[in-house]
Amino acid sequence: MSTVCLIPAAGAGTRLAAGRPKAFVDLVGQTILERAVRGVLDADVDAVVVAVPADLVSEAQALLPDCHVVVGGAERSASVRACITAATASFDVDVILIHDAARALTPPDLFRRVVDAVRAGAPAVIPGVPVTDTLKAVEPGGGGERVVATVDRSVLRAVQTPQGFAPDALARAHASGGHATDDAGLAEAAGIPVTVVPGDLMAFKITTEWDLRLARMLLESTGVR
Ligand SMILES: Nc1ccn([C@@H]2O[C@H](COP(=O)(O)OP(=O)(O)OP(=O)(O)O)[C@@H](O)[C@H]2O)c(=O)n1
Ligand SMILES: C[C@](O)(CO)[C@H](O)COP(=O)(O)O
Repeated sequence: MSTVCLIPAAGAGTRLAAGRPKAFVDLVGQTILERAVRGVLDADVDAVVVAVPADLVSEAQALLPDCHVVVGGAERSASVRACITAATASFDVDVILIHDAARALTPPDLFRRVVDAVRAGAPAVIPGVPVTDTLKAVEPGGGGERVVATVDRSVLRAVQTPQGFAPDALARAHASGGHATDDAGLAEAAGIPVTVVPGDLMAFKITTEWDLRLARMLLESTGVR
């Protein structure tokens, strides 16, 4: 039995606005996607399936000779389903990880923490970090927005990837063909219990130009090649 990691990397990167799909943007001499895959392989994952935009399949295959590359979909959940189809046809797996290419600096320990929790019996496992800002619920008003309430942040977690699943739980989660911002959202909707393990600040998602600058500075400050 083995651990397979599915990497949705078919997004446009609209909020980054870097002139090409986000996973193919340079991050200190390698693409964001190559750095993400490198992190996955450093974590002793047995196989990697990557979903990319249709016109970038050849480029991805050339960059990632050790990965299985498939065409992604219009939504993140559709890209994940394309990876699931390829993975279940090709590999005998007991843990499936799903990891955003955009979380390119995720440390190997976080992958191991998620895999260990799935192997210990949790059907769905996600990393989460505490929220550090004070949070307000708002509504339109006063020519802008007005505060309705201060939210109790002690019960909130900012959720990351990799998210880990027992294969049957992931199949049930995606059986609806629905869409959610993460795979745990589909699992919750299917009535599957979701366990949270401690996340890692280095697993932040490169979403905006600010995040890309931060990722570049972090890599350059550690002398990583
Ligand atoms: N149709 C899509 C949309 C997103 N993703 C992937 O899902 C991950 C998380 O998505 P996000 O960071 O929001 O990326 P984008 O959708 O590219 O960003 P944006 O919303 O700014 O366009 C990324 O690795 C992205 O490539 C994907 O595989 N297929
Ligand atoms: C999957 C995810 O990265 C977990 O934090 C996140 O939900 C992606 O959301 P986005 O709306 O595509 O940024």
